[in-house]
Amino acid sequence: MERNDEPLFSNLELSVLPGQVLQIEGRNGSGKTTLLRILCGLTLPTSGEVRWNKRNIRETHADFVTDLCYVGHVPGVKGDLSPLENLEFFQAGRLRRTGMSAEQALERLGLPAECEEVPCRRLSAGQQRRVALARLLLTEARLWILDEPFTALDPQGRDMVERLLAEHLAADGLAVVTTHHVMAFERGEVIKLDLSDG
Ligand SMILES: Nc1ncnc2c1ncn2[C@@H]1O[C@H](COP(=O)(O)OP(=O)(O)OP(=O)(O)O)[C@@H](O)[C@H]1O
Repeated sequence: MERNDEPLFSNLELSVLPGQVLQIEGRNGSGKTTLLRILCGLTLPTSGEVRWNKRNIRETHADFVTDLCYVGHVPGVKGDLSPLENLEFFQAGRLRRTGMSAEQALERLGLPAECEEVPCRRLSAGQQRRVALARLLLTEARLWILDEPFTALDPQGRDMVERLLAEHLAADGLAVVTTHHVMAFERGEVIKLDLSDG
């Protein structure tokens, strides 16, 4: 992959299986976010392809999108909408919904109830991250792609994200996560990729 005519990374070939999390590490600017965006189909690689269930995601886009939940580095919550409205907006998109309500998801993510109806721009960075991550509980998506999900969270928040990941992997979900946080799961395997060396 190239950015601004400079090579970022090359010769990457890897697979992620149910119950596995691919942990991507690397120095700032090494291409972690770029790789996640390629895996989501948001950025085109200079060469190569991404396959989901053995098929190029460009050919199976509609199916792939319902199997994917991406939470980016910038949490992507709409500042003028409340946490509940943000999640309702998300639920209106293309997804297979779980039985969980937006209120239940926010409660599980530890967002104080009094924050549920205020515009997100008035929430702290960690609270906004919790709103963004609450989406994971509203979709049956098997593939979670998470860019720095532990950023801005306090220790309890980080433990909670680890528990969510543990449950997802134990249920045969897959995840790709950029983080330098140490992750270990009883019923899930962590595969590491370091982009620092190109
Ligand atoms: N939209 C873009 N257009 C052109 N170049 C970009 C774009 N996005 C990122 N880059 C460049 O690609 C390189 C990799 O950026 P990327 O955000 O993927 O790195 P990263 O490993 O996620 O960094 P960080 O750890 O700082 O978040 C950087 O040099 C960056 O300037």
